[in-house]
Amino acid sequence: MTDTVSFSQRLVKAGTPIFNEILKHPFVQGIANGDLPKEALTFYVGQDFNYLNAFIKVYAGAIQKCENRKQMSFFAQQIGFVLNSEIHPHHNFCDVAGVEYESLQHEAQAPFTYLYNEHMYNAARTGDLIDVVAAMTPCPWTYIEIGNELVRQGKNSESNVFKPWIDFYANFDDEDGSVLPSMFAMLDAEAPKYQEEHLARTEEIFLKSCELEWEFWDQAWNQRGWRFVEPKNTL
Ligand SMILES: Cc1ncc(CN)c(N)n1
Repeated sequence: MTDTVSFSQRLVKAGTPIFNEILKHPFVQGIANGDLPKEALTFYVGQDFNYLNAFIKVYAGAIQKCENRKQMSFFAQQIGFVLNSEIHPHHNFCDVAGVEYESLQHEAQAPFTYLYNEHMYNAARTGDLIDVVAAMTPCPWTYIEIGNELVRQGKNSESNVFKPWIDFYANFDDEDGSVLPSMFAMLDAEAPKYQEEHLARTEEIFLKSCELEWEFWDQAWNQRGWRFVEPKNTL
């Protein structure tokens, strides 16, 4: 019997139980219900600013692994998108929290921001293109799914203060040149070049990023910092 499941479908299937936990997380439920503590919102934005800086650098790392201009152009375009457009959901959180965005752009990395960033850097340093893309895909995948699911549930009503955040991620693919289909297509184009042993490692990279997505929400919900170390700000 021929296997008709693509590699990206395999990753999504494997990651879905973690995604379902993300959807249930109190931070994500707080977005759905328009009710989150100011401390959780500001902690999240401070850490996410740092995370997205790392994400831009990992895109640059992915460019080094590209074999053609089409792939390079995709990653270059995505860097522009993170720099210029992904500031909008941060502004939504800052507006609700009543703080200036600029005041949250100098936070030191909390433990799971560090772990997630280093996980992606490691994939970019030691992996092939398929591994870097696998490390990065849970970022758009989980957020787009959250946005779509909350719209399906009618949570983006005018009365929800987080409507701009929900609408942004639900419309993510329309606005940004289809980041997720492009990443899935790249994974599927690269996968046939590898034996199962490598693909199983790639799947683990993807799943670790999914788990770190959950941890990232949880870290902000609990404002979890380092226990003994006082970290300095790093871009
Ligand atoms: C941690 C995290 N993951 C995903 C996204 C959506 N790009 C984000 N802004 N931050």
